[in-house]
Amino acid sequence: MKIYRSIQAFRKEHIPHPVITFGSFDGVHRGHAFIFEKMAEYAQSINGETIVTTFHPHPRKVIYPNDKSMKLLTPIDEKIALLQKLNIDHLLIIPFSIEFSQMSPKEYIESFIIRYYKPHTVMIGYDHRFGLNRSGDINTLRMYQDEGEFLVTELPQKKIESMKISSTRIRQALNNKNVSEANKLLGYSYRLKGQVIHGKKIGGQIGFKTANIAINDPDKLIPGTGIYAAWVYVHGQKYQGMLYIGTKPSVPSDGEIAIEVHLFDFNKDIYHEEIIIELVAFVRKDATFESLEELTQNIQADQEKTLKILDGEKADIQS
Ligand SMILES: Cc1cc2nc3c(=O)[nH]c(=O)nc-3n(C[C@H](O)[C@H](O)[C@H](O)COP(=O)(O)O)c2cc1C
Ligand SMILES: Nc1ncnc2c1ncn2[C@@H]1O[C@H](COP(=O)(O)OP(=O)(O)OP(=O)(O)O)[C@@H](O)[C@H]1O
Repeated sequence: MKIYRSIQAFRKEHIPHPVITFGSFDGVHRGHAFIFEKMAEYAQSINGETIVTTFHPHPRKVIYPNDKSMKLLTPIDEKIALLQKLNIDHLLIIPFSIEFSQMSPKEYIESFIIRYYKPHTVMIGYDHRFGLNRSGDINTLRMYQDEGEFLVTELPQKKIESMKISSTRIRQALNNKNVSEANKLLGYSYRLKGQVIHGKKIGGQIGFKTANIAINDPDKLIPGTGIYAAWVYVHGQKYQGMLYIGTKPSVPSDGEIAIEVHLFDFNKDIYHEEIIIELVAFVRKDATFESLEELTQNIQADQEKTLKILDGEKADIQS
């Protein structure tokens, strides 16, 4: 997959029979993967190449800069890494701006799509919208087919177990701690990447050391508070773990959301290392306990449940 970070870089390319699509593609979920698969099949049949265009920063971040509640499933680097795996020939990342967002659908089609891509075919999902106030849709594109000498193909909505797949729905599922649903719709396990930082060192006292994680991207969506079964990658090595997300109401704390993970069968110093946590399933809600003993007993119970979940996953993979 060739990556271009501006339209200028992309213009120099001569791409045969471009088959193109556009979108935010936050999460690169199974609905998105379905589109890329159909594009690749079709491009092959006409000796063409696929071009996926996405926008950075995410359009909603640019249009509503004060809305800090809008979080993303995939910051740009994660999005690129996921797209790399999906048989796409060219990825164009358009720097999104207010100016870009002001284009009417007509301008968008004429001075952007036709001018820069000269597409053979535009393939988009059933509900795609573009241009100022999202007022352009597949019918608008169809009106320009003759003028622009391109074809328009509408792709049907892909569902999983009769569930609608959308980035919005996956964000909601994660906010509601429904990791299983989110993972099903994503087609992979939702992950958090971050650096191990120093905590309050209480973990050692209660027999459960935790790696405290700082997530570098402020826009990354952190799932709802609670305890989760997780796989943890340290230096490429995979460990079983239990993840805690919460304000630690049982111990003296600053009230900030902490992200900590206890790794099973692990006793190394990993301060400042980068680790990846793959969420598997929700175990229980965050709770306030009266004593460290009670907290410890509950974490022991979490351990049992978590190991059962993760051992079950291993068995699934082997069978
Ligand atoms: C599996 C697990 C479950 C936890 N559950 C709770 C909880 O219900 N309530 C709470 O206040 N803290 C909970 N914690 C957080 C502990 O309070 C925290 O790990 C401990 O205070 C150590 O913090 P430190 O790493 O800053 O030393 C949990 C931690 C883990 C690993
Ligand atoms: N489940 C799906 N099946 C088929 N196409 C889809 C599906 N979900 C999204 N698309 C299409 O993928 C393209 C990019 O979608 P985009 O990322 O903007 O939307 P989304 O995943 O529905 O996110 P949001 O929930 O934020 O609207 C669009 O053409 C859209 O119609």
